[in-house]
Amino acid sequence: TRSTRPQRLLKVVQKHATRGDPQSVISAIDHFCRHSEWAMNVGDEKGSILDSVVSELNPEKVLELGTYCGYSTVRIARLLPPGARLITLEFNADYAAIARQVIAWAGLEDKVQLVEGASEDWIPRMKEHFGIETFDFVFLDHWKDRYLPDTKLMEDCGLLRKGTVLLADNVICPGVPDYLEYVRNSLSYKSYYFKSHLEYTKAEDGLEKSVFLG
Ligand SMILES: O=C(CSCCNC(=O)c1cc(-c2ccc(F)cc2)cc(O)c1O)c1ccc(O)c(O)c1
Ligand SMILES: [Mg+2]
Repeated sequence: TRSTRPQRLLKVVQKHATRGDPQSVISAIDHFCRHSEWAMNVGDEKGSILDSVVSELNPEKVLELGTYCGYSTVRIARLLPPGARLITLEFNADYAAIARQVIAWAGLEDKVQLVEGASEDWIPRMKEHFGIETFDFVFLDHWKDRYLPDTKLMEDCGLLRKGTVLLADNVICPGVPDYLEYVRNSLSYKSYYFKSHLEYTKAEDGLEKSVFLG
């Protein structure tokens, strides 16, 4: 039977990227998605904005909601200082299986813990299961109707501290209107919009950076 898109992405990485070289993994995926087959990676343009936010923050504890094939996982983990940790949650077992191999090809498995399951099940267990106090940085890129409830859940579970940065993908396309309204109007957040484009296209999209004020 026909391969899946994630399987084709993994094959491209194994064929064109160098083991242990995260940048070559990123470039191989971007070239394939721009010239052969679109896929819902954050991509190179929004990825550069993601890079600058992570580099400025130098986070120790990172949570990613929505792994897909591990493209943004590799983008973030490659910038983390030694000892820093990234936990990434993926609901879809097929996506998770591919992402593990992409992350391993990049040589970043020591910095990354990929957890399979629903965000609403795992967020309440972060403290006791992973020994996490609070996160320094959260990248939201999973189901768009989960951004708001999961953000409220992270607040309620005490996983955010004064200065924690949330960065949300796709705030225009597909769009997360309820989340945007919340972070832009809540007194508990200072929010900024980074205008960009939907990965590998000319359609408008953007990233919303929201700093939790405690
Ligand atoms: O897909 C999911 C949910 S997680 C991925 C969320 N991400 C997106 O949906 C997403 C979508 C788009 C996008 C798609 C089509 C367009 F025309 C325009 C934009 C772009 C992004 O950057 C995204 O991140 C899933 C989970 C478990 C399962 O079992 C399962 O079958 C599927
Ligand atoms: Mg996305």
